[in-house]
Amino acid sequence: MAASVFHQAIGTLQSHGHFNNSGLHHEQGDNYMRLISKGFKVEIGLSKRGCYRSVQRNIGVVQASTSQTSVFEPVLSPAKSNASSSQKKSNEAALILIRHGESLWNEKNLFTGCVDVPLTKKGVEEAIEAGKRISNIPVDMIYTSALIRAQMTAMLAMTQHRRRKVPIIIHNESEQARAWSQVFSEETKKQSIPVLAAWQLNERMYGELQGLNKQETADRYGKEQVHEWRRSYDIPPPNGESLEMCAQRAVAYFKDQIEPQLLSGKNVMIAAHGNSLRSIIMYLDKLTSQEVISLELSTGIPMLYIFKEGKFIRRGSPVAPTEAGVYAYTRSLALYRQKLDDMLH
Ligand SMILES: O=C(O)[C@H](O)COP(=O)(O)O
Repeated sequence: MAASVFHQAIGTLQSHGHFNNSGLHHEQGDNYMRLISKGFKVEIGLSKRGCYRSVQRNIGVVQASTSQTSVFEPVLSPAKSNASSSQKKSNEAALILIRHGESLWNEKNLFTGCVDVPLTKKGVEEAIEAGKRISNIPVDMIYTSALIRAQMTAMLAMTQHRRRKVPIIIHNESEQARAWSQVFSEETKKQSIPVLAAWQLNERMYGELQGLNKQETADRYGKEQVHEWRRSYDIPPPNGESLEMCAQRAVAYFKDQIEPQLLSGKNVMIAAHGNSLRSIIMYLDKLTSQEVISLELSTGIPMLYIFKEGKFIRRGSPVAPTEAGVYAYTRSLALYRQKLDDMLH
């Protein structure tokens, strides 16, 4: 597999006229092949995470997928590329969204909303699997809701991250909490990731449906009525929040607190809920109140966005470690992955 992919990548690079065979040599390890020519390195890894490849030259990085090379980054002189890449760095950031893993009330098919229930064993496994999928994507800050199922998901996912930084929940609910949770080592702080829990990211409040069985509720009020309560934009459940009302707090928090972090180049992960995330995705993808009705989020499946020059570009769900796929989503992410590989090998 690696050989064919390897030659395919080379062929594609040659077709871009960005490659010459002079001084070409290659190294082969147990599960990787590396092709090196002047200023160029193509590596195919067959790690246990599946087949990955990174192609790097001192003036650009090729992004490739098992089917074809997708794009060759602008070719700049190293000096400029440093400046532009650092400038690009501040314009580009990764945003990961994860709906919590299955909760005990999801398992019982009960409306949960703002009731604070933990994950099931399956939900724990989903959170860990999600962590494997994002294990090569940089995370500088984590935001969760104030509910334990989202916080458990974030912490469990980060146990799989290859950078091994320590997520630390920030306690600033009182002056004493802030004072008693201080870290007095700059080096230790550098090895940690602040986690901010915000009630504004809580699941939509399901009002008088909370605790009711979804099927029984549909039997009682009718399937259409329950679908309307669950998925419409502006129709609230009895004494609960509509998606629009949920968006007023969740999207406002995202814009006020999270977007400035992305703008400064910080990579962010948000672990939240089916509906609070639907309201945020509606904003990111500019969905209409009609389009959002069909938006469904599975538990524990991470979604990646790239924030670049003030725009959000949806990049799908990072491949699972068992799937043969290529990691490189953008130049920065490919280089980050490369650094992790170099650091950990
Ligand atoms: O709050 C709940 O019950 C779930 O988290 C989401 O429920 P829904 O998919 O019915 O909106």
